[in-house]
Amino acid sequence: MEPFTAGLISLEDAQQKMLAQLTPITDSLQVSLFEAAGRITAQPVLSPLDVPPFDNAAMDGYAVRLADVAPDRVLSVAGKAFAGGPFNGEWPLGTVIRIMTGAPVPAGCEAVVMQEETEQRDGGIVITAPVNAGQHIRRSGEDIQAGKQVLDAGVRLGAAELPLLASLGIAQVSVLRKLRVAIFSTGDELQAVGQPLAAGQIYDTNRFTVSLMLNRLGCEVIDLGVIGDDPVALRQAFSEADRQADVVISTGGVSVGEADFTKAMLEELGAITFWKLAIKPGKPFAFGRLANSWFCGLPGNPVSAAVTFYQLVQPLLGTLTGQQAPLIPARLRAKATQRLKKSPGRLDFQRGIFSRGADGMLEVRSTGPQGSHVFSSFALANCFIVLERERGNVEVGEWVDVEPFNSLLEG
Ligand SMILES: Nc1nc2c(c(=O)[nH]1)N[C@H]1C(S)=C(S)[C@@H](COP(=O)(O)OP(=O)(O)OC[C@H]3O[C@@H](n4cnc5c(N)ncnc54)[C@H](O)[C@@H]3O)O[C@H]1N2
Ligand code: MOO
Repeated sequence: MEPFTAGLISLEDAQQKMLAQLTPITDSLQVSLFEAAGRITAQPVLSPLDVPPFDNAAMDGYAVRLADVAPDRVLSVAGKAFAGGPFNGEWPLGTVIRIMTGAPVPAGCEAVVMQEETEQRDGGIVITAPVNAGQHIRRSGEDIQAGKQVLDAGVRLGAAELPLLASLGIAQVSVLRKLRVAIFSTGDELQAVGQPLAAGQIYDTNRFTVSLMLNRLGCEVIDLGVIGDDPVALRQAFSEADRQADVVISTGGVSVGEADFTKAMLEELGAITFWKLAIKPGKPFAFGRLANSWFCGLPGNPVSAAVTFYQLVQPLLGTLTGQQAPLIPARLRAKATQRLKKSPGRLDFQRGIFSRGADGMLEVRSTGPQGSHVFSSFALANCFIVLERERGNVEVGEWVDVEPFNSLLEG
């Protein structure tokens, strides 16, 4: 008999096959900077200004002409320049201008001398340190020149990007429309949170996980609720979802049981690209195309649904919105401080806790039981421990790959 992992496709092949089919959306709209957090730029953003817009002082001190600088020479102070209050008067030779950080340097100024390198003497000041041409002057356009591209298209706007646009006086930005993602959970056993459980029922965790992650990724979520294990109801849900969304995500019913209809629905109403990956958890993940939308069938086990969303749906949504940031999470090496159980055959995403050890190197330990129904493992973890497909058990002190959680799984 063939091992039950034969014929499973690797995660890398699945990601490649999936991403190669996608074309990013292009519909865009203008939004104010105050509504732009989490949105994705539709076009490159160019600077309308030089930054800084004028030569200005980097220190509190004195604006000087180099010819006036000499040891022990007393220079009188001919005026003051403040940020927002430039010095526009006459600047006689042999004098200095008192200047504050951010103030425009007066015409003719060749250097700014910081206050700490001067002494007050005989009603004027004496410079006590050597002065270099241009010191402590921030030049106009030194950071950004007018017309320069400051952001690419496909950039998610957050706390690193929006203040930059604010500093350039950009009040409106062109962003992509939100992706519309329809979601439903499948299973006769599922009950909505807030309702009492009848015998044999469990709470629907996956719709909560998926909608939370979609919200974090800036998608518009169309929540179609829980659909029972009934082909008629499922066919209707698939069609309704496909009519409304760019991407349809279901959870459950994607394996081989007698109430697992997801794959058959995808084949009936669209076309399947792949099904069954060599990953643990998440093996029965299915991907394909419906009439108008892309379809992802996530496995029902809650850990499997979260892992496949993270590893496959996240890069899919990134590609559909033309994002440039790395879509496949980066990995680091860490030393296992515990034995980790692993059977060869599937790439394993165990949940772990990594930290810096006494020797300064990264180390990692397990969160405990790793079943695909043990969702509490996520709450304890800060990373995936990624164990290669053909690897067996990991012994204490062996090196392993870890993937620190990104903002999808952080609090
Ligand atoms: N004979 C085989 N059986 C199974 C295989 C296999 O290869 N051969 N694969 C196993 C693996 S691996 C997984 S993962 C599961 C996935 O199965 P399904 O996608 O069909 O999911 P269900 O059977 O509907 O449910 C599995 C499990 O998860 C619970 N569940 C489902 N939806 C939710 C939800 N929204 N919230 C919380 N929990 C949910 C469900 O009650 C089941 O306990 O199949 C294995 N079987
Ligand atoms: O792949 Mo399943 O997700 O191992 O439990």
